[in-house]
Amino acid sequence: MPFPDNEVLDKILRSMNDYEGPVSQETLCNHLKTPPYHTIIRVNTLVTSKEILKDDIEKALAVQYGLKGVPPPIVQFHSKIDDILVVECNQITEKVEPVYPHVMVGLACAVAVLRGANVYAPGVTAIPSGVRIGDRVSVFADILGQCKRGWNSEYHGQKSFVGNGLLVQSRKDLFRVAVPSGLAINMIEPLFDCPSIGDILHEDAIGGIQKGFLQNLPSVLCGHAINPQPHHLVLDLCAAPGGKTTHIGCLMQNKGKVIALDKSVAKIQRIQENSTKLGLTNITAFAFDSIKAYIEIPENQLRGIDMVPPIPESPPFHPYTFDRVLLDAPCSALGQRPQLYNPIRLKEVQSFARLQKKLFVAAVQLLKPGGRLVYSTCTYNVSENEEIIDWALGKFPILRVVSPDIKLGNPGYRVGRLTEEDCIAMQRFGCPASCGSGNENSDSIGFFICCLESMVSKSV
Ligand SMILES: C[S@@+](CC[C@H](N)C(=O)[O-])C[C@H]1O[C@@H](n2cnc3c(N)ncnc32)[C@H](O)[C@@H]1O
Repeated sequence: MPFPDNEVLDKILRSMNDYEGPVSQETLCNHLKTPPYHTIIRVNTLVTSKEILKDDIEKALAVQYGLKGVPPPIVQFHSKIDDILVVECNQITEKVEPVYPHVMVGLACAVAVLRGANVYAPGVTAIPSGVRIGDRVSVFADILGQCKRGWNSEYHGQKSFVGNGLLVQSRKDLFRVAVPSGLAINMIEPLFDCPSIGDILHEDAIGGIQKGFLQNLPSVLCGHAINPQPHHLVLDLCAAPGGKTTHIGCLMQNKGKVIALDKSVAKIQRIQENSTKLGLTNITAFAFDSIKAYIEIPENQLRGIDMVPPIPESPPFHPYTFDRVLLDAPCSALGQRPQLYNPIRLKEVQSFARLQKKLFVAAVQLLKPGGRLVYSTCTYNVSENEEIIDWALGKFPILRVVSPDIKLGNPGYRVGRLTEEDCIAMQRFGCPASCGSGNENSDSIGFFICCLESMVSKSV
């Protein structure tokens, strides 16, 4: 069960059952424990075309699967999104069993393995002594993170099997240094046979610049919903690790300016790394609390201020500065897939709305009149999704919900003052009742997107 707190599960199920159709606890848990059936690759349109990348990926998959003696997964274009490739996840036909010595890996590493990655050295926690390079091992997620690093016999704590692999680094090499690096286990029999695209993109890079980027489908839609233009000034309020920021930078053809903020100093480096990996130079990232990202100006003075604010150097910014604002809010992340264990409690789930509202205020203050704001989360929780939009429409009469050009999700839930039209313009993803396995548009992570515009007027 991914959520040990039953109240969290009940909360998700209650709203799904009310708005999207019957979903049992078992269906939801199984859905969350499995990766989406399709892997999505966003094309780095700055350096390549979808045709060239498709060709590169197909050739590399032919080699990858040729070694396994099975046909490679199919790579396709998407019928509505022009800058992605869709790769099918080959379903496992034979049951993979944990019949080899048990190697423990961290939870994040295990989730990456379920989505097609190999195991890299920093993710390994324990290997029984006596296991040598070239031996087959069964890989387990350390569910509670309680296994001691370097543990040398079988671990008997809570664990979950993710597949079998070949050990390519010795126990000694992995645990003798504080920060080990490189490939540790080649996953030859993963539980779900998702293709190992991350490695292909890395090896296919030219001069260190990758031709593609792995991203969930709804996240790609956020970039398109923002609809940034090359001359725009765009603000991404919660940007790390920069998946959506780099997409925006790319859609702007590496022109204009994207300002990326994130509260976490450690994570800012990830935005910079991802920008460099894609050859983007129009992104500037700052470690900053976005709640304080705007200069507070009293209401009476706000009406008289210059409507063409100076080009910003660094936060905090002048009100009405940005053509586009993305608020990909910190949230309870209940929609993440695959999810093996999430210890979140109901109280914590309920705490996010307060933070989201404070960030929303900053987003509206900083948006130019006539500008566009996209609000998104990766949770099913209605209090962090439609209820936030309902609150925002009440607090800022200048805002209205608008329909994005590409709409693939289900409508939002009808709460508070939201009209049917508002709900149709919103997008919800990942409800198991409407997932239809095999459909790349619906079998995704749980996600919510709402696109808003501020009407042209001086007061916010
Ligand atoms: C959902 S993640 C963003 C993912 C990112 N947009 C992407 O696509 O790669 C939310 C981020 O909000 C950041 N965050 C949380 N509180 C914040 C605050 N007050 N100001 C700025 N960032 C914040 C977190 O550090 C986290 O990186």
